[in-house]
Amino acid sequence: MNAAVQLTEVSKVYGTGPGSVTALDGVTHGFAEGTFTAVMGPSGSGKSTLLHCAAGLDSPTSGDVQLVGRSLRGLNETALTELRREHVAFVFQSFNLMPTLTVRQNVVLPLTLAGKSPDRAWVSEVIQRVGLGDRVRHRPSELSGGQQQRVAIARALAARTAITFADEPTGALDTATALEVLSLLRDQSRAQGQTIVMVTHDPVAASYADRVVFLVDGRIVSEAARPTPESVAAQLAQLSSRSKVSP
Ligand SMILES: Nc1ncnc2c1ncn2[C@@H]1O[C@H](COP(=O)(O)OP(=O)(O)OP(=O)(O)O)[C@@H](O)[C@H]1O
Repeated sequence: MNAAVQLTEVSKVYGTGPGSVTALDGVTHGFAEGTFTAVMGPSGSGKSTLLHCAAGLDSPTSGDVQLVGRSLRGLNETALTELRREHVAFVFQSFNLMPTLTVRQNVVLPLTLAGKSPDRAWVSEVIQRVGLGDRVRHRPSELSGGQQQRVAIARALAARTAITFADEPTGALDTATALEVLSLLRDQSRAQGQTIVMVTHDPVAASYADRVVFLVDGRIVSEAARPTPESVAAQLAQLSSRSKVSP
């Protein structure tokens, strides 16, 4: 199976000299096309840094990242933006919604920016499925944090890009909505062949993924296929005791 996202010997060091922090330490990993992977690990283990480097939002100090077979090394900001617009969707903790646009306008914005015409029926369906069918004309300031997160998720699903990167996508949601959103992400990968890379602290969220990769101190230390909440929680407890960062 081809990798939709391939990291090769990726390191990221913040700062220089004695106070520098090695957030990623020689990570080599391929996220295969059509798979849903959860990235887990203790606080400070490098999960968000991995996601940002994998998505081309941050550049590694060394090593290479390939998205849909294209190396990001040497791409200028314009080329990177175009590559991301075409192939990548994001669901991040800070929802990055446009405050002046309605729910529906926010959901279709990436498509419009990429010069594509939205599939209206599909857009309506994803807005319904995230539970915002009665909020389409609202603006982000008129929504709760959880509802704003659902707009961000609908936006990622509507775009039907090859890859979605999600950082704690269910962190702000109540349990029922979180499970609905996780099911949507899983369906998206199974039915649409989308590659999903999701950072989460939650073993239940991770159990919706096909695989879990565990980071400790900037390195991938283990992987698990067909995770269950119990197996993930047990593995995390074991890893936390190995981390330099976590108490
Ligand atoms: N911009 C930055 N400048 C300096 N150090 C940073 C920066 N961003 C992250 N770090 C450091 O890099 C390491 C990894 O951070 P990262 O945010 O990737 O961890 P994480 O696993 O996502 O943590 P959490 O679970 O707490 O969100 C941490 O030690 C963090 O303090």
